[in-house]
Amino acid sequence: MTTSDQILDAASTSDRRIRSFRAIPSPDTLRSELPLTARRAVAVARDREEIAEILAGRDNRLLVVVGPCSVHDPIAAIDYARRLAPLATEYAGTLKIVMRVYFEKPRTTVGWKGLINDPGMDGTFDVERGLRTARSLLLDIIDLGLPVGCEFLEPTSPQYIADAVAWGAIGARTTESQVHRQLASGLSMPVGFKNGTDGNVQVAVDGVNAAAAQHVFFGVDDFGKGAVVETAGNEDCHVILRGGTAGPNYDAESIAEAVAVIAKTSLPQRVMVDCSHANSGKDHVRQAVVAGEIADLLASGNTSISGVMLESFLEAGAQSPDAQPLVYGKSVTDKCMDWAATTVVLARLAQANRTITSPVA
Ligand SMILES: O=C[C@H](O)[C@H](O)COP(=O)(O)O
Ligand SMILES: C=C(OP(=O)(O)O)C(=O)O
Repeated sequence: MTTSDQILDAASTSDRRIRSFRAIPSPDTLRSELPLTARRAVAVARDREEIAEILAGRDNRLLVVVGPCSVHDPIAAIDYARRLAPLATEYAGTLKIVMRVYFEKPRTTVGWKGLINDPGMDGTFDVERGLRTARSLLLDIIDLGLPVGCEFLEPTSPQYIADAVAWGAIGARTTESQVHRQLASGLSMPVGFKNGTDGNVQVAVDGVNAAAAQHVFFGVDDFGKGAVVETAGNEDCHVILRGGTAGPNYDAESIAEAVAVIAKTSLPQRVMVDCSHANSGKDHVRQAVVAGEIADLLASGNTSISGVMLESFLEAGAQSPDAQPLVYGKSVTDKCMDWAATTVVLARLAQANRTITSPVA
């Protein structure tokens, strides 16, 4: 070893802040272990197609993405899905109900990052178990007849679960990220882009347009090997209004302003409204009020609203992920409406949209 080699070795510039690498199964391994199966694939493909038709305005039903802010307990999530599935069937003529099954949480600073990242919520970060639990839960929910919607946060996690997902989201904190726009350009389902946390709608419109384009970027293949990924572009993306630091943006005027921004592009002039987050001030009681106002807009003939998002679980409100014991069916991230409030809101949205008949129902 030369002196300069010794100096380099002692002061290696590589991985100075990496504490460890842990291997996980490849996407192909997990998908083989928990196969989608042809029957479920037919359901996912049909649901994606119906959602795309709604977003484009060719199907007059309202897309409703409803479910917990985050999944932390698969048993409670299935319990919720069992209650939601009959309502999805009952309202199928006016609402296309998708269960929100979010496994990856973007944080403002730090906090629990979701079931895939830390399924035990105990800092053990058993990502392999998280991926397996997440995939298995998605398959079980599809078997109940419900389409599922997920936010995609890690650039490679979709390869483990996306074949089972009918609708995807890019969150407010990542809507401006090139990595996430590239990711969406290769996803097989319609994807909603949230407006920025500051309320900026243009960044969501830019995200939708960027995702519609073809991209070439770094990734991993289905066998976990580094790869250059080339995508075809995703033409089924749309904007989600979630409010911002300056306040909500779900009122008729804000929706019209957002549509005016979209109108400068060739995208369908429609938006999904997130009744939670900055549109409700993260107040689950207020969320039902927001949904009611959206129902009124729909009933008055507003055609700019393609969908709504609702954060709902079995119990109202939220608890700390560190709570001992945890309350069953209660959110460990943002506050959710409880099941009773959710049924009222869904009935109201269905009633508001009833005058419109669906070609697909
Ligand atoms: O939807 C969930 C939260 O709003 C989002 O993950 C940010 O949460 P935080 O501000 O508590 O980190
Ligand atoms: C994190 C979420 O929302 P936003 O990106 O709008 O904050 C969410 O929907 O879970």
